[in-house]
Amino acid sequence: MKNILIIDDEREICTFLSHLLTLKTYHVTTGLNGDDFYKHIKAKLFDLAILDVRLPDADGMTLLRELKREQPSCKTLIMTGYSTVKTAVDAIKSGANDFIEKPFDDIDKLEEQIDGLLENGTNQMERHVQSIADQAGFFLGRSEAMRHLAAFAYKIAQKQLSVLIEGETGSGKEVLARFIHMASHRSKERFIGVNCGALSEQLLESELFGHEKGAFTGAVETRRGLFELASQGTLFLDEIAEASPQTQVKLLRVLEAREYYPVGSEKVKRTNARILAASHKNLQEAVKEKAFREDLLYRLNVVKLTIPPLRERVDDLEELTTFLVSQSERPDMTFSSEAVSVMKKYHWPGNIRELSNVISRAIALADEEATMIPVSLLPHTFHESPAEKEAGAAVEIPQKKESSSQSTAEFERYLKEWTSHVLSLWHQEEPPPLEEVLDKVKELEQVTGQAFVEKTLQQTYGNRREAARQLDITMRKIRYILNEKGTPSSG
Ligand SMILES: Nc1ncnc2c1ncn2[C@@H]1O[C@H](COP(=O)(O)OP(=O)(O)OP(=O)(O)O)[C@@H](O)[C@H]1O
Repeated sequence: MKNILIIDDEREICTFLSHLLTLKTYHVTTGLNGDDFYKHIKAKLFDLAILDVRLPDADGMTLLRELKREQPSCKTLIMTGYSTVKTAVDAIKSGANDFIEKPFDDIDKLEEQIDGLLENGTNQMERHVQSIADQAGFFLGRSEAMRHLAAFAYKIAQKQLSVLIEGETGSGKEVLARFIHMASHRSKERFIGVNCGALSEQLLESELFGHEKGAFTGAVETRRGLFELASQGTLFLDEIAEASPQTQVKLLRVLEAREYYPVGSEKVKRTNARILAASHKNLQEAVKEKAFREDLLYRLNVVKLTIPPLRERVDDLEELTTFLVSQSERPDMTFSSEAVSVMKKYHWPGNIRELSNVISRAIALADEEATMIPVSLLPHTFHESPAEKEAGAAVEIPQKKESSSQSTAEFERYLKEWTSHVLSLWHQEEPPPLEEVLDKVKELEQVTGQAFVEKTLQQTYGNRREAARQLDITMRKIRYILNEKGTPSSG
């Protein structure tokens, strides 16, 4: 018979749970405080402990640690009220198996949860995590940090909580968000991602909240927003730090009250979409810099997942490389051990996206018959001494064989054509309309801007922030130059 320990200072909860679980033939012991807890765990081995996070003489986290030490195989279910959800989430991070919110409004679910914990071994959960990760194309690796992160994300996926994902650029924030969606009860519904940094303020608001016909120039018909389209599913807000102050206010309202107004409408709408947000910026820092609302961070921060950068999990690099190669056009290729050892020493500022680019490049450069990728096919920055790197030697462009020379050739061709066109106007006997000439000059400005932005983006592995820094312009200006709307002056 399975032994269950229940610790809660509310006597009625103990009585209720004791009655419910005894009927299911479990053997139940109850206690009202920390003293009772210590007394019971010294006296008997338990299969499951159901602990309140807040007790008059002890806190749940301390009890959890003590239990893990004294009885490592005992499962733990944390009980929490609305105001202590964050503590319960922290408890899961520290190894509790699950949590349940009080008051219990779904007794069947509670029974299911308890039966599940008692029946399923940890291995079963690990297998489930792995199978969802496989479906999501999410490579977990062996590193303790990633395994722990995935197990935590899996447990949290089942709850109706918003999640904030932090991690460097290219570290897999979107892949993790998809994993959470697929591990949740919403997996059959839609997963919709939107990059808050890639759209102008007006466009982002109308994407998210929808708009009424005539709300602004170009709003020729009423349009549903993503909060409506993802209402039963998951909405992934990437680069949330880029949302304007006005959009942040609207997002806060959605998180607090699940309500919003479409642009130009006075009719409030409700959404049930689960919100997952991501940022490569540390939002705590952004709050200090007054660039992000503290109350919004507070709402998002209930569950925070931080993906470690690739350089901190080099032990996984070889296996991850094999995984990414297996998904490429040449799944039979392998990297030589010398190449792998050079890759392990590299610092991977662009993380897994950069690794994926390096792999594509090496495969494109390799001979058709070759199956082994030698170290010489790695970008030259990989072979530099630390001193050379420090001196800021040029970064190799991790693209397919011809792409950088191709774009240079295209740009040169354009400049020649442009010059010959303008010179032909110059040599005309009749002066041409000046507007025509000036339009050509504007076109030159636009094409040149795009060429420089695209070249820099290749060099930064698609990292727009870094490209903006190198070019000394704003991210918004990059979007403008790339014709992604927005105005060049607005930040
Ligand atoms: N754990 C992983 N397993 C497999 N592929 C991954 C993993 N993490 C990242 N990738 C791959 O790396 C690339 C970048 O991943 P993703 O877009 O999720 O990163 P990100 O952190 O959201 O990037 P950004 O900061 O630019 O938004 C994608 O091609 C993705 O498939």
